[in-house]
Amino acid sequence: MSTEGQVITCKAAVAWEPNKPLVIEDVQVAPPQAGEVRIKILFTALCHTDAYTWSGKDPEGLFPCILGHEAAGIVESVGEGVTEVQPGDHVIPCYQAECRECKFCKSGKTNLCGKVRGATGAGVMMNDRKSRFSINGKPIYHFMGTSTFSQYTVVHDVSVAKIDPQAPLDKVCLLGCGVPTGLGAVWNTAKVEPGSIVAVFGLGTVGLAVAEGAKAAGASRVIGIDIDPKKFDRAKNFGVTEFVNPKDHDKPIQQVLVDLTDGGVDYSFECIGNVSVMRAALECCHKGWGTSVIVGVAASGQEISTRPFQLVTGRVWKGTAFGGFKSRSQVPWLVDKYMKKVNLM
Ligand SMILES: NC(=O)c1ccc[n+]([C@@H]2O[C@H](COP(=O)([O-])OP(=O)(O)OC[C@H]3O[C@@H](n4cnc5c(N)ncnc54)[C@H](O)[C@@H]3O)[C@@H](O)[C@H]2O)c1
Ligand SMILES: CCCCCCO
Ligand SMILES: [Zn+2]
Ligand SMILES: [Zn+2]
Repeated sequence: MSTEGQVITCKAAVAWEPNKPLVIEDVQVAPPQAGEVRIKILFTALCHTDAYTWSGKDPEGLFPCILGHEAAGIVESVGEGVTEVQPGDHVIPCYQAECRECKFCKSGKTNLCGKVRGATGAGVMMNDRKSRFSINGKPIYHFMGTSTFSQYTVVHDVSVAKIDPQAPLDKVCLLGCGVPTGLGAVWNTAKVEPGSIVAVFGLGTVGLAVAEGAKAAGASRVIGIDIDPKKFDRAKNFGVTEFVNPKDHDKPIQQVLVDLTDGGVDYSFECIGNVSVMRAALECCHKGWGTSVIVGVAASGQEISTRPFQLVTGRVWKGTAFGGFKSRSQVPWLVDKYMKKVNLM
């Protein structure tokens, strides 16, 4: 029986308060309004950004909310005016929208999009600035415009990537955040060339994807840095060629890396969210050309610092959101690359 136009009651993991266990609740999910899509979520993963917001350190973290932003599912129904997806389509919700009409989308210089960010940052939908989630009439905030820790969610149509229906949703759900972020940080943001020496700080999902992207880009060395030595074995499978644990050294980690690489690395990637490590990631780069990419999300209010001379002498400090990929256009491309099991470069 169709649920189109009906309120759906389903299970969701609700974050009632920061730092408190998520609670599986029966949640009401209202039908999609104009420009919105209701999705049956089949698989969702956990990214550190979910944990960051759950911790209460994220000022955009509004409670109670439904977290989750790395998922895959099937369109259940669409609101008025939605033309690019229809019920039954296999999709990946994208926290990084792509409207293709705003100043950002038209700039040709960024993958950021401004169309729905004001609403998603406030935990509501753009149409009426209200939530589609409620529990017995009490509104529950959206998160990052995705809220995938729920059996059903409602997202803006500009935040939905239609993908190959043959793609295994339990695998490609990871193309909702961490994997594209790491790959794109290497290919789009840094543009790592063959033969480069690369340092990856933090060997979680994002760092492992950076390592894989660097390997695919032909890096000669991929130095993995993590305080958890158990991370190295798995990291080798993703292209890390050597491992450094800062806890094994008395010297600052940037000095250790400069000594290991005859003056510094060509590219470094901070995949942790620690502003001290961000400084080390910059300062381990080679004078004259070394480029450091900040991927990690630091707690609100935290600031980075270094001596200006680090930049005056040629080092470049930049950052990335979703690896610079345009979501609706390029997530399907990534899924196709995965399906063809071809070299991702
Ligand atoms: N910019 C973006 O678009 C984007 C996208 C996804 C995730 N993120 C952010 O990227 C970061 C990584 O996400 P994740 O899901 O891979 O995290 P994760 O928790 O899975 O991995 C972090 C890794 O860093 C290691 N680590 C922690 N402190 C360290 C230190 N001082 N030195 C060295 N290693 C240390 C941990 O042992 C762990 O292996 C988070 O800050 C997340 O919010 C950003
Ligand atoms: C928009 C940059 C931060 C996104 C973090 C997703 O995990
Ligand atoms: Zn994420
Ligand atoms: Zn846009």
